[in-house]
Amino acid sequence: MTHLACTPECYAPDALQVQNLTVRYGQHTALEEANVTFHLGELSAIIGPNGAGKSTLLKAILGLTPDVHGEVTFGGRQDVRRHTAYVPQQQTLDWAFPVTVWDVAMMGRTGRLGWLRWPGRADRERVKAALEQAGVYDLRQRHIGELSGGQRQRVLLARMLVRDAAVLLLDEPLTGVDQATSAQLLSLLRGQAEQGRAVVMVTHDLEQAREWCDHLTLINRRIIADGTPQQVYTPHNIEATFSRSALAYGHQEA
Ligand SMILES: Nc1ncnc2c1ncn2[C@@H]1O[C@H](COP(=O)(O)OP(=O)(O)OP(=O)(O)O)[C@@H](O)[C@H]1O
Repeated sequence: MTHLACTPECYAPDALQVQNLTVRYGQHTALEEANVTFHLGELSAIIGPNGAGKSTLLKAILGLTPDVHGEVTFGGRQDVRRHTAYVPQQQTLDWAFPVTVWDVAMMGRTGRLGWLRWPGRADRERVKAALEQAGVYDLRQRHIGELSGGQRQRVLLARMLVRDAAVLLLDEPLTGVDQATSAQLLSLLRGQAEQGRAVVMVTHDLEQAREWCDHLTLINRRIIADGTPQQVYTPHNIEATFSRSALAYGHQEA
């Protein structure tokens, strides 16, 4: 990653800040000159059509994309990953892997467990609390391959919760879940934001995002619009994001 010159004054304290981020896969530019700030205490949604670069943005924040230019900081520091828990798209994971719901949630503690240290009582209590919060404690002994889509999503959220991270990044956490579950998961995520975390989710559901989120980022290879739902949710911005021409003529508007 290229580090651009940025004075300490231009860093947003206690925020996840993306500056001039460009991501390429070979000849293809998936994301161009993206600038966006995700604040602690806010639930944010990244919205755009298929192939718009939403997952790429999350992966680039985590340093998981190979060809990246720009800068990502949390609280002015570049050790973003240390403060972040990530929930990838459900279908990118191997659900046939022979582990239980409990094991998956405990994996969220792995970073906190020292070398050759077995989970202690505090780890087990944290996992129990997270599974309860996500509504899957009763399923803790089930093999993950036996779970429904909604149950899997809850298990991934539990794994995220046990990390106690300041920044939560979720890639389409509401895909494939019914309306009631979706509302419960959104409520859980809102709670996490209200506890002071920066919660950022990729979603295709613009109406739901408008209703639940403090901050919306419309994206189509570039950031099309970024701000409060009131600022962002305009016919012009929606058209610019979801029309085909936006891919060729992305522009930025507050
Ligand atoms: N590993 C990769 N190698 C090559 N191209 C990729 C790779 N990952 C993504 N892309 C391309 O980059 C662009 C952005 O992909 P990305 O997955 O970020 O989009 P998205 O907005 O998350 O889409 P969706 O809503 O369909 O999940 C797409 O054109 C995609 O084909």
